[in-house]
Amino acid sequence: MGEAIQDKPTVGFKIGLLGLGTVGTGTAQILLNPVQRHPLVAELELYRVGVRSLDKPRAVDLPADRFTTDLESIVTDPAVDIVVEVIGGLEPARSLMLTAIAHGKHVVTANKAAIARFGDEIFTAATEAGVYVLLEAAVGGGIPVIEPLKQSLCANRIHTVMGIVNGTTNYILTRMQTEGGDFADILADAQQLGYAEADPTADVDGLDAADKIAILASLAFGGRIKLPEVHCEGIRQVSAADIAYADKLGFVIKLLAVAKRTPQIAPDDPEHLQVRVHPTLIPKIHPLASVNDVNNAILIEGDPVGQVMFFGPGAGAGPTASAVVSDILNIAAILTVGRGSQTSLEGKALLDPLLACSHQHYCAIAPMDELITRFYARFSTNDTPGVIGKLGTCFGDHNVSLESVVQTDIHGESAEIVVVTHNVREGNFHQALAEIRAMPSVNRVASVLRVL
Ligand SMILES: NC(=O)C1=CN([C@@H]2O[C@H](COP(=O)(O)OP(=O)(O)OC[C@H]3O[C@@H](n4cnc5c(N)ncnc54)[C@H](O)[C@@H]3O)[C@@H](O)[C@H]2O)C=CC1
Ligand SMILES: N[C@@H](CC=O)C(=O)O
Repeated sequence: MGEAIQDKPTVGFKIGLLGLGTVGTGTAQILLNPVQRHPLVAELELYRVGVRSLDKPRAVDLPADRFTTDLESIVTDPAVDIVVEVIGGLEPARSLMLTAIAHGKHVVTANKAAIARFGDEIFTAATEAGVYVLLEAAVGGGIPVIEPLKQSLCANRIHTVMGIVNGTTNYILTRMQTEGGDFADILADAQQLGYAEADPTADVDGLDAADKIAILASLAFGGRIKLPEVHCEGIRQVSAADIAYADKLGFVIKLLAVAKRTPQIAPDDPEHLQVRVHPTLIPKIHPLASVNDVNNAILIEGDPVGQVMFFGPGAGAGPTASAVVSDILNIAAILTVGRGSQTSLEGKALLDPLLACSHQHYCAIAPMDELITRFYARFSTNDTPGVIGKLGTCFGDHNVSLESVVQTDIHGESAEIVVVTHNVREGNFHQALAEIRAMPSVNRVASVLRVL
């Protein structure tokens, strides 16, 4: 039996919040209204708030002297315990986080772009300084997935992390599927709802999802990921016609992010990962197919746990702030019980190894040509006898076997042919496609998408 716990004096943690946009405002609203939340929320003081303009009307009620446009003064303020970075972008976010760390402050961030690019530098600095950098909000908005990967699932050998990790594109694709609306109008709605990045090309072109899957892969597979090695395609090329064909064939189209160990043929084969983002035809019966609107879902497969899926709102002020504040509370909890002040024999602050990140090596990423996957392709061809046969022969010559071939939409002399392949080697499929493009009877390869 341990000693009886005495009445605990109020601890109180001072929060320096950088940015009061969508996520910053959601975070402030939780911190300023602790009723019926965990009692530790009441011990968090929103001490300083860094903003661009002092004149802008704000949705949070705080004394004017809490605001400053000098963000450097927050990250160097000796009174601040935890810096929350929600300004987004690469700079000055990176420098502000590094300065906060150098001044012994713990950092909570939602900034996947900065972490995916500068995680190495930021986590090395944090380990050296003995502080935590937590990022639950960076992936999946309100869905707890970072902490489960670090903690609850850490006994597993993870094989696959796969999911829908961008709320904006899922919102766009869902509305294109259900109401056939215009891409630009739907994107404007996603921006209005606070889902999209400051520059929404990061969402639409898959870059935001690539940042997120790189972060998830590094946690799942225990090594850093070089972002330029993540294969990334966005949703611009997904047309209403593809959505309609996919529907007829029993699929929905989603922007899928995948990180997977490639099978080792021999036990001493070097281990490679596939890390990729692309629009994908998902069978309607697959659990990810019914993840709609701004929701995200991440399916993790590990040994021995099997499959677990995390589902919930992937963007927006409230859900993202929920994740931000959970990180703040994790740090506050550690500091409350004094675990933040324990040191090693060399005098270095000891960090909880299940919460801190300390990967040293980079994972090897397999080339896309070696991927084994199914494909969907749509061809615009002349409606002449033998076209389907020529396509079939060309695919066969390259070891690409076809699961289905459908000829539809015959307009005068032209027709559309849609094929779905069996599992094939991606390199073989592209070789066949190059030959098909050169065929006189083929006007255009209208689209090529992978199939789960
Ligand atoms: N909006 C969402 O649903 C989610 C956003 N995130 C991430 O959270 C971060 C913040 O995103 P949002 O709140 O949506 O962006 P936002 O654009 O709504 O807010 C950012 C705020 O920071 C301010 N800011 C930017 N640079 C500044 C500077 N140098 N000095 C003072 N203020 C500055 C801007 O004026 C703005 O008010 C980003 O890293 C984003 O990727 C993560 C998950 C979900
Ligand atoms: N823009 C992002 C916001 C959350 O990370 C998204 O749409 O998912």
